[in-house]
Amino acid sequence: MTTNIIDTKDLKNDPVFGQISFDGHEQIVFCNDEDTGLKAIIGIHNTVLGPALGGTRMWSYNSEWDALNDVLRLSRGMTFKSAITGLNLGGGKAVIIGDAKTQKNDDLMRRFGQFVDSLSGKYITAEDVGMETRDMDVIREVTPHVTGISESKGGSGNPSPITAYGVYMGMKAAAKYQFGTDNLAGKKVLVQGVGHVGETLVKHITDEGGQVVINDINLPRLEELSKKYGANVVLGNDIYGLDVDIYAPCALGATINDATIHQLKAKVIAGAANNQLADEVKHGMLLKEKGIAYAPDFLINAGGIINVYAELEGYGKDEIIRKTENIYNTTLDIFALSEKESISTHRAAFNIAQNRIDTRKKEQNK
Ligand SMILES: NC(=O)c1ccc[n+]([C@@H]2O[C@H](COP(=O)([O-])OP(=O)(O)OC[C@H]3O[C@@H](n4cnc5c(N)ncnc54)[C@H](O)[C@@H]3O)[C@@H](O)[C@H]2O)c1
Repeated sequence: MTTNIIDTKDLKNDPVFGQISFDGHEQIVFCNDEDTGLKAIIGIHNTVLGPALGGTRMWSYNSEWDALNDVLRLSRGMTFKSAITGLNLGGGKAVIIGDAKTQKNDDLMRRFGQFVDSLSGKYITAEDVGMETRDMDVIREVTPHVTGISESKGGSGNPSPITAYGVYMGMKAAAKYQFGTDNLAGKKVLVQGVGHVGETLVKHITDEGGQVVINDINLPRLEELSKKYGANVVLGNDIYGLDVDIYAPCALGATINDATIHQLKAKVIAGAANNQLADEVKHGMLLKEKGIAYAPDFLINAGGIINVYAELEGYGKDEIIRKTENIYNTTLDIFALSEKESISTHRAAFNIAQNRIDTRKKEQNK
């Protein structure tokens, strides 16, 4: 195959180390296999606290730039998620470029698993968007460095119900801070994205007597869940100005941005999506100034990583639940710190996580 000669002036400057989201990554691995068509990127952000653990996402990215940027943002997020949760794990993530519905097959998964294996445990993979427990089982055939495998094969299974439980804990803590009670009965909650995590979250809220409004691009799913949980449905993208008490982003990242932030009527934001703030510094502070209690995403969606960490540490369901329930207390601590230091809740959570990493690094360098 011949390749056109690329004029480097047509490329963005410093495409890897110069990316804003690069932010100190230790290692980035580009995986290419012509036989299976695999194109993947593994991002290892930080391994000070332990091996970099984070899921693999399979997605039809518009460009390789988008894929690179996504893996960098996600793997960095994993570093802070594990650090704030008190786990001895670093941050990593992988993306496979392609359509999970039409391009995923077992050979592709095995080849990807071989790339993971070549890192000798520095990166440990798990499930993310576009992947399923079954895919982890296939990867397990070629590498031990995978979590989230089937319960029948000794794994912890689907992490989504635990993730949803952690988000629910974070939401209750944020409600306690904002409304003076953590009881969600009578509260109006907009859940954007009712997939694996969103559905279980809807169940927790409706079981407690909350009124849920659901939004998704999957119309049959909306119809099914509105019947199942008696939830109201809102269609389309124009949802940010809805008159609700709580907004739970459970679909995509960056939904809190310049275009949406001034429309928000919700007084609490607590959801599962990663990287909800398009600009962590600017939008984190704007939410604080607007009096919106934002429960940091990387703190309250840590249930999934707590669940897969059990596979490495060998603890059971009771300990998984205990650690996940602790998200409630940590969220309250974050609100207190944000108030005391006049910083955003995102910054407060980030600072605690960074301190833990810095302290461990100092110990290692002694
Ligand atoms: N599954 C986990 O354990 C876990 C852990 C941590 C974080 N997260 C994050 O939580 C989010 C949800 O995860 P999931 O496992 O439920 O994913 P999922 O793919 O099962 O569900 C996502 C849902 O969002 C919907 N959606 C996509 N684009 C949308 C849009 N523009 N507007 C409204 N709805 C849209 C999809 O149709 C789907 O129903 C993701 O951002 C994921 O990264 C998940």
